[in-house]
Amino acid sequence: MLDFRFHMNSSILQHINSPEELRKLSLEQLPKLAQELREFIIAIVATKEGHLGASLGVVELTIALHYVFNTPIDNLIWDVGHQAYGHKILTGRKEIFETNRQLNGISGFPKRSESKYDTFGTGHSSTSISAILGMALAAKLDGASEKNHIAVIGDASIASGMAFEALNHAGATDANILIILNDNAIGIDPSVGALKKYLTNVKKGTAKDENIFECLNFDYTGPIDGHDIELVISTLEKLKTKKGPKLLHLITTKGKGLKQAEENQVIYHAPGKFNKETGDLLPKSKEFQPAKYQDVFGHTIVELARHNKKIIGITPAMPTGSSLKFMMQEFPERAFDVGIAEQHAVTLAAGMTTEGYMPFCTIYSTFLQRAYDQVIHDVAIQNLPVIFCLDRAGLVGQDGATHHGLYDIAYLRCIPNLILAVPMNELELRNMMYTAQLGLNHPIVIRYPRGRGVLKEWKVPFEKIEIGKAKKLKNGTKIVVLSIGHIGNMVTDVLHDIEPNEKIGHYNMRFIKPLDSTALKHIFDSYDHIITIEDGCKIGGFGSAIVEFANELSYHKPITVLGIDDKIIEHGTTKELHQITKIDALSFKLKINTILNATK
Ligand SMILES: Cc1ncc(C[n+]2csc(CCOP(=O)(O)OP(=O)(O)O)c2C)c(N)n1
Ligand SMILES: CC(=O)[C@@H](O)[C@H](O)COP(=O)(O)O
Ligand SMILES: [Mg+2]
Repeated sequence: MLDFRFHMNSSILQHINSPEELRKLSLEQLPKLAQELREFIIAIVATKEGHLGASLGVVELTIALHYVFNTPIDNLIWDVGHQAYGHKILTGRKEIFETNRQLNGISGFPKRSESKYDTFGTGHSSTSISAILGMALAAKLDGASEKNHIAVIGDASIASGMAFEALNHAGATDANILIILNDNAIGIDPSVGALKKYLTNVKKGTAKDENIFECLNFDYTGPIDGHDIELVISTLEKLKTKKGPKLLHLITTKGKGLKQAEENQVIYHAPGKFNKETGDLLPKSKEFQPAKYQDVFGHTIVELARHNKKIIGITPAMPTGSSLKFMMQEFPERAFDVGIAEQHAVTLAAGMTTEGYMPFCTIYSTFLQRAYDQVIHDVAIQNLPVIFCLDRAGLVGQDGATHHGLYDIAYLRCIPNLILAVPMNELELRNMMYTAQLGLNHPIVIRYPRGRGVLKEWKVPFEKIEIGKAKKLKNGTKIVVLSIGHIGNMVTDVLHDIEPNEKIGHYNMRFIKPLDSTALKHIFDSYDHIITIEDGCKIGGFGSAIVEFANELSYHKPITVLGIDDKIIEHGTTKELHQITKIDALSFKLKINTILNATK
């Protein structure tokens, strides 16, 4: 257990505001600096939340990299970037680190606009080798052969297709790059797959054949203990003098230095608030809270799978986050964590449908972006009935710009054959899942947000939902609100409170594709002003679909489209971000009142 007291009198960290200052320290001072850096990260993440285990695991590596290399002249990229807290603290952001992931504060991931030391923005995994190779090849073209180029990538992230594409390219070049494989044998959940087995064998010295990285033409060093700071430094010094593609295999412990984080690496990946003295998680509120959509998904798929033997669950590396873990526990042979491999997950599901299975492929909205071609080429063109459960749709909060699920409606709506369903609450999610596994002739995407629903009871008997059928929630005379998904609950609450509200109708549209054209014709015939609201980008989104519908049928009524404007939305709580993007209750109420006054 760490001694959590800050050693203010003799603190080394308090004097380090840049790598130049770090490089003036003696080797002997570095272990103490490592301990202080850990304590600093723990103290802030305990109250401000964020990713913990990954940064604790690379404290020695972070110090060593900035000690040995001439950052930021030498380029350093952190894959995913969730492990870069130590890097941020040592590169001039110590004083503002408490703003990490907060509105208007620093980002939880490396960000080019934030610091010259953040040479490449990350958030999605497995991009670092391509990016560093790009930089190295560019430097070569510029004749800057003295520059070093380093990418740090985890054992789960290096197994992804994109990382392998880059290794394949890099190995055929003489680019001066150093890939540091930070092997802690876990992703968010335990790492999976044959490569994990291979890396385990390398560590035990029982790998059968040649070294895979050497076969790819990398100069391989390792495995070495990534917490032995002197060893890491001396190894980096040696590698610095070598040219061409190199790979250093480091063995580290995720959560290093905090007992609970080492012992419970999945929870302490991003533990929420905890006691910085003891490391214990803060007790959960005992007040009733609605279920998370993820848990509704996770428990419902198990319930359905008990009766329908054809149901399969697939997740690319997010069994805990998506709650597919429940199915993995009950039906391990029918639930697959395929690792960080979104493209593969989609096409794997497509393959299963050809043999009569019903794969539920659960993917975060932001990560499905990586498998766009597979959705079109392997699923939609062949009209294969994959059931996509699209998690974390909408604004996700503090992970920020790289993780918001804002584009899926726009990028999916244009694909033929695809049904696009958006439940307003837990019950609708459950019933959409039930309906999908009854057998559809098309692929379907069921889109839901990060976080909790609204209901007390949702484990009630299943009911089939008619595909493409909207639901009228409230009659009106002049203005109608067409909502899609969870945001419809906010609309219901606001309309309930507005006085007088007889003029305002409300429909929960439920399907973006196919649209309920019967309901829409009635709506356009009956109301003077149509308002659409969604938690996605306005361009190409649900509102656009309604505008297109009106245009095609030559309805000339005012349509107000509410959603996310054409700009990047950064990090903050989802509440704050809804306010900023004006899809929160107050902004919506103001909008309604303005339109009401104008239509008197
Ligand atoms: C394309 C993509 N898919 C999924 C994720 C979610 N994710 C973030 S970190 C992580 C695990 C990374 O594991 P590893 O590379 O071993 O790094 P570690 O956390 O162990 O340091 C995953 C799956 C992501 N960021 N990007
Ligand atoms: C770094 C990363 O991509 C994940 O750890 C992500 O932050 C998980 O998000 P959720 O907390 O929504 O599962
Ligand atoms: Mg790992």
